Amino acid sequence: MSEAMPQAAGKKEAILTVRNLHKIFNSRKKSEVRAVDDVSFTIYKGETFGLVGESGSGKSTTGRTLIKLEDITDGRVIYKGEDITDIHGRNEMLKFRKSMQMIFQDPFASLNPRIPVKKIIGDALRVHGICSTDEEVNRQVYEMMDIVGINRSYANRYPTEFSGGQCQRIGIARALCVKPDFIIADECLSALDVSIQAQIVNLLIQLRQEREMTYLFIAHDLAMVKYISDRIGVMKDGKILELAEADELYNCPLHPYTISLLSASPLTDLQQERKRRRIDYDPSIHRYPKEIKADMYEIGPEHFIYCSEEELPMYKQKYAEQLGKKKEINS
Ligand SMILES: Nc1ncnc2c1ncn2[C@@H]1O[C@H](COP(=O)(O)OP(=O)(O)OP(=O)(O)O)[C@@H](O)[C@H]1O
Repeated sequence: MSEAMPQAAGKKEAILTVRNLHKIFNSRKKSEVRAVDDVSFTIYKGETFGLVGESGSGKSTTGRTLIKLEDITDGRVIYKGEDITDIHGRNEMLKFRKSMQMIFQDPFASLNPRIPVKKIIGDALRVHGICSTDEEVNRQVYEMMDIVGINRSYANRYPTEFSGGQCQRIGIARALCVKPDFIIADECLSALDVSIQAQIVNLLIQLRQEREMTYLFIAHDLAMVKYISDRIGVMKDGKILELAEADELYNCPLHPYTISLLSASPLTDLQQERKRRRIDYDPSIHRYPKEIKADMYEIGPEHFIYCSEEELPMYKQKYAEQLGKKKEINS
């Protein structure tokens, strides 16, 4: 990680700082998989940080290591000023999980089909000591069902009796009922129809505003990530290749991989942009031979790029040119 990263993090209040995170899986088929390979970033309080990238790029593993569903191979994770990398004890974990919750990709698989909705949400309230009496649990369960838009009369139904969108709402209710400060939403829209996706995104935005939460929003759908995110990190092969404010990343993508990813998204203005700039993506460009030193560098305020030392001046120049063009257009 370059020197520039911690300085940028100092401007606003950091809620989560990830430093040189590595996650290696050792599987029998392949010798080892570097699912997360030296990833560093900071998430500020109250923002939505989007993580995008193609399948297998390491987005979910990043999310799962942060919430401690996977062990970290190397690196540090600082959450609300505390180093949580090595916490394991039951009480410590409960306290942590109360503050950080996850919404999962598959709304059906993430809910136990043999437990009715009322108990799914109620159990979360009990485990985290939010309510002490059955009366209070019931009251809060119904309140949560109202918030996520599930009819109270469905409280005794089982997950199998709901649609995908409704199950995702139940998953959101389960995550939110413990009043977390931080939510990791891992591809929580991908199993849903487009119209339902929009409803769930609007619900998440509304809840973030009402409850002052912070989101790590993991997704394939670039249009949706742009809509919800303040800043976005683009992942490929376990690395974040570019990280910038959402508008800047979309209007002024600099890394060839980001450009290729954006041109594949359904955003027509980006397709036009790619055409205009006549950029052809070289898929090998983000890989460097071992002898070349590559790192995350800050090329502009809050705009980071993974590149070699040699390429850094080129990216800085490109950034300045883009910024100049933007100013010209705006003036
Ligand atoms: N438990 C595991 N054991 C071995 N390899 C794993 C495991 N979990 C993930 N991987 C591998 O780690 C890499 C990153 O996977 P990950 O699921 O984090 O990617 P992703 O970007 O979230 O993809 P998707 O969008 O398809 O979920 C992949 O090569 C994957 O096969």
